[in-house]
Amino acid sequence: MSSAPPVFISAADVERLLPRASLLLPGLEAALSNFSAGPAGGVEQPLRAVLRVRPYRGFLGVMPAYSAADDALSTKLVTFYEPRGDSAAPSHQATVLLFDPRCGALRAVLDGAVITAKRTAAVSAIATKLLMPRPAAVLCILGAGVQARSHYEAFTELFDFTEVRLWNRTEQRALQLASSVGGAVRVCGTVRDAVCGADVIVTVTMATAPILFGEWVKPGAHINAVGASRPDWRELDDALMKSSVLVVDSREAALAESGDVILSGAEIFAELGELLKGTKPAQPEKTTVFKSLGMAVEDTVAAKFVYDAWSAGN
Ligand SMILES: NC(=O)C1=CN([C@@H]2O[C@H](COP(=O)(O)OP(=O)(O)OC[C@H]3O[C@@H](n4cnc5c(N)ncnc54)[C@H](OP(=O)(O)O)[C@@H]3O)[C@@H](O)[C@H]2O)C=CC1
Ligand SMILES: O=C([O-])C1=[NH+]CCC1
Repeated sequence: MSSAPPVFISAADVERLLPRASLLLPGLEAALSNFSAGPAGGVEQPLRAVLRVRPYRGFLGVMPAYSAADDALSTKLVTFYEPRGDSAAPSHQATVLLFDPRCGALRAVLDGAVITAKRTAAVSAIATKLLMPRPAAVLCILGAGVQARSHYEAFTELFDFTEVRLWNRTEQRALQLASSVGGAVRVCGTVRDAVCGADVIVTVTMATAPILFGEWVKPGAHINAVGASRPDWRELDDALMKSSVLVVDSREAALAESGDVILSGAEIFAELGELLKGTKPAQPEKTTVFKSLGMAVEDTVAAKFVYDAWSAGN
């Protein structure tokens, strides 16, 4: 156990060492199952602390986790700020600190933006694999920011959609994303047009009021609801929340942080880890919502993956 100084792994290096979100799938599936197994699963993960930076409509989240199966210990520090026209800074910025769990020494400081983008898309893909209707032809993404891109990349790599649709509040940004991804994407002018008949829908916006309404959603569709991570923020309306089979990453977090869950009063059917373990059935024939809030152990798995790849090459 050396006392070497911690390494710094930049965003460019994280991107090089973790080129595809799909590389995280086995580690994340195991971590989600272990999380939902309770103490026997060996995941220690308190509810994240979220501090409000009130004058700037910002938040600082602190996300520690230890995974015994990975023998990995980390904490992510993530800031997220409501959109302000006068700021050029990304809405989400993050850093992951990876420790040696045997002695507590800091081993690495990793840029957390790429990790957050890729691990979130990978977890949505895990939910989609279990919950999407068969066959699933049409993918619809609502939003055109960082998560929209990472979800587009992961989903087009992992699934065989014949059509991809995109809607964004600012249409110009949807057009920019569509023209930069290299595949065929249809940009739609309204959410309603975008989601009509879609088999899989991804909501990745910073909306604070519902943008997706149940009456527009095809019965049997699967929705990955990734935004709205505050108890008073929404992306989905009550009708959609209440008429769907609701799967969450963490029950504790959903009941504390998700406006879509708390304000709709929708009943949580299962954690994603319970579907992975087979202790709850997936039910892909029903309309399903996966409410993702993001878990610290996902960052732990991703940071260890990147650090191990960095160590192997250095
Ligand atoms: N579950 C998880 O694990 C994680 C969830 N997230 C969440 O995912 C969401 C997207 O994050 P990210 O892509 O990094 O953010 P970006 O800032 O890159 O993109 C934000 C997107 O939201 C749109 N938007 C902003 N305000 C509204 C509104 N009021 N109504 C509709 N659309 C709006 C923006 O549209 P426009 O171009 O018009 O501004 C843009 O398309 C956020 O809610 C974030 O907190 C992020 C990380 C992890
Ligand atoms: O898991 C995460 O990093 C976040 N979830 C919502 C905002 C950031």
